[in-house]
Amino acid sequence: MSNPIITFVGAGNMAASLIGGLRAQGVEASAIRASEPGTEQRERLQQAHGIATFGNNAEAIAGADLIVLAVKPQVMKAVCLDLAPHLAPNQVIISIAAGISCASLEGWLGERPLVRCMPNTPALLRQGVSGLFANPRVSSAQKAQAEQVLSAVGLALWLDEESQLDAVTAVSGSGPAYFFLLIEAMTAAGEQLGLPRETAAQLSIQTALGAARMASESDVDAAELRRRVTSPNGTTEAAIKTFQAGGFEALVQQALNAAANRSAELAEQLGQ
Ligand SMILES: NC(=O)C1=CN([C@@H]2O[C@H](COP(=O)(O)OP(=O)(O)OC[C@H]3O[C@@H](n4cnc5c(N)ncnc54)[C@H](OP(=O)(O)O)[C@@H]3O)[C@@H](O)[C@H]2O)C=CC1
Ligand SMILES: O=C(O)[C@@H]1CCC=N1
Repeated sequence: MSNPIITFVGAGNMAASLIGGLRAQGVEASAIRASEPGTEQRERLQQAHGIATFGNNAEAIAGADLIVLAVKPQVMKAVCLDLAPHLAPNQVIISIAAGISCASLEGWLGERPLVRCMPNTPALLRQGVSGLFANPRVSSAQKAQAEQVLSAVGLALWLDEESQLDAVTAVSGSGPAYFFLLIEAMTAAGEQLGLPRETAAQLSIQTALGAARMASESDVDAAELRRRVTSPNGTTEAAIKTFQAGGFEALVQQALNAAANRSAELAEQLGQ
């Protein structure tokens, strides 16, 4: 398959992670463009990745095979209405915005090949994971191109139902922030227990990395790996009992419900 030309419309945090991951994977700078109002951000991207950047969205998408809409949900409607007259029929739109539905995007852009995707920022290190949903206008070759881009920066999983994207957003789109929060909290707790802050941070981060790699590479599930750390009547059991007494699992469920509900709410508020 030939390498598609990809234009990012909006090149903030998430697009910069995807661009960094694609470049690290060996995608040529000439195959990537970014359109972004911020002059400083444009210069940063040019310097870091050697890609062409534009201050004008219509110019940036001319001749692109894939157009990744990476603006905030709040500006998506205005961006789409501006882009619509400049789109060629065979260009595939990939929206990474939380909440914004295919129906809304089709309302603004016209009926066309659309992929909704929920990536996450570890894409920068090619350790991302994305949920993808394609509308029926996306051909199998176009689907393969979209998958080629997202699988270059991590795991790409196709979804059967568009509605599942709210759950993907709650689990993995927002998910890196939950793990960062746990690292922050463990670092603070380690410091409270008498460790230098830097040591507490190193212990917390390396433990997260090691645990994630074990969960990913082991042939047993996370529950069994946890049991293997938890000696009867030992230190881990004391900590886990404390988490459970504080309602840890219920709190995680509530937090993910809040994220998924917010995704549905954004669709409702901004989708018209
Ligand atoms: N951050 C994350 O972890 C993830 C984010 N997403 C989704 O990605 C999208 C972007 O989020 P994120 O990267 O965090 O947000 P950012 O605000 O970091 O990036 C959005 C960028 O779009 C630019 N922009 C604003 N208006 C326009 C316009 N009219 N044309 C072109 N570019 C414009 C902004 O410039 P300026 O700042 O100058 O306004 C900004 O640089 C959102 O829809 C979000 O739901 C999805 C998965 C994970
Ligand atoms: O917080 C947000 O709304 C975006 C979507 C997923 C991660 N960041």
